[in-house]
Amino acid sequence: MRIASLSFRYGRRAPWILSDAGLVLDAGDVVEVTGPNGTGKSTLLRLVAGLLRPTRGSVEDRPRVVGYAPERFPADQPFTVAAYLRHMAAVRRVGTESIGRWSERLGMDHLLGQRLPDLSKGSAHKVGLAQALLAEPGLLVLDEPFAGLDAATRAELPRIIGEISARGGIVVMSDHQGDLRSFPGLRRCEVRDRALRELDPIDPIEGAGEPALTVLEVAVAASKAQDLADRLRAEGCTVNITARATREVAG
Ligand SMILES: Nc1ncnc2c1ncn2[C@@H]1O[C@H](COP(=O)(O)OP(=O)(O)OP(=O)(O)O)[C@@H](O)[C@H]1O
Repeated sequence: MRIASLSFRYGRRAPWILSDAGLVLDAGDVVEVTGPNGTGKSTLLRLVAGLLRPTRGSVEDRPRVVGYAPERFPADQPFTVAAYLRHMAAVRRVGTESIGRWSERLGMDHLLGQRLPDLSKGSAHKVGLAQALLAEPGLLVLDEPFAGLDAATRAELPRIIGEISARGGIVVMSDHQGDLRSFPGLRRCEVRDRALRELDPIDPIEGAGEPALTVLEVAVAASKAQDLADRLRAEGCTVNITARATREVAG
């Protein structure tokens, strides 16, 4: 997918938000969009998702199936969560079984019977994520996906993003809190002064944000190692997995 000479403003007399932005995204890329408040991150994400039309330039070769989760899910709709997701599944032409799969992974089974306007902010946010994931997107665009999520879902989301990337999907997201900083191969771009600039990849240790580091040695059943490693990586830790033949653990 290619963002080519893209410029955007919200109206004829409105200020330019982006000017001549360019970026090439390959299959499997996971891209974090950063930048100061109000510089145009959400605008760029909506342009990438195809929800806004560029004033000039284009977004080329966008994958056919796009999932987009906004920063604030519009919950003022007169449906239950289940009815809303069934509707979205029908629009996307996917079976309703995907609703059960995603509601379980996002820890929101208990929300299915609730009305959208009655949801808490964090719960509404999960519904926004679920609808974006329903149709196995080739391009997943997430605006501050970690905001307001509980710990279990925060740990699950990098795994979901990793799976989409592993099957060749592109993920573009803003992530103010830096939850994905230790994601392997993460690309980072900054929106500032109307320009889109690619940043150097972050050092995972620097990304953890701690000047002093402590190395823990943890022994865990082999069957649980990957799951624990994923959760620790989601917390910003650097994790090395070493197999031991013996069950003896010194100390
Ligand atoms: N629908 C709109 N109509 C007119 N101007 C808008 C619209 N949406 C956003 N803007 C303006 O465009 C600029 C960029 O907004 P945008 O929400 O893309 O920034 P952002 O970097 O995502 O902000 P934040 O970090 O606060 O989430 C801001 O000046 C904003 O006021």
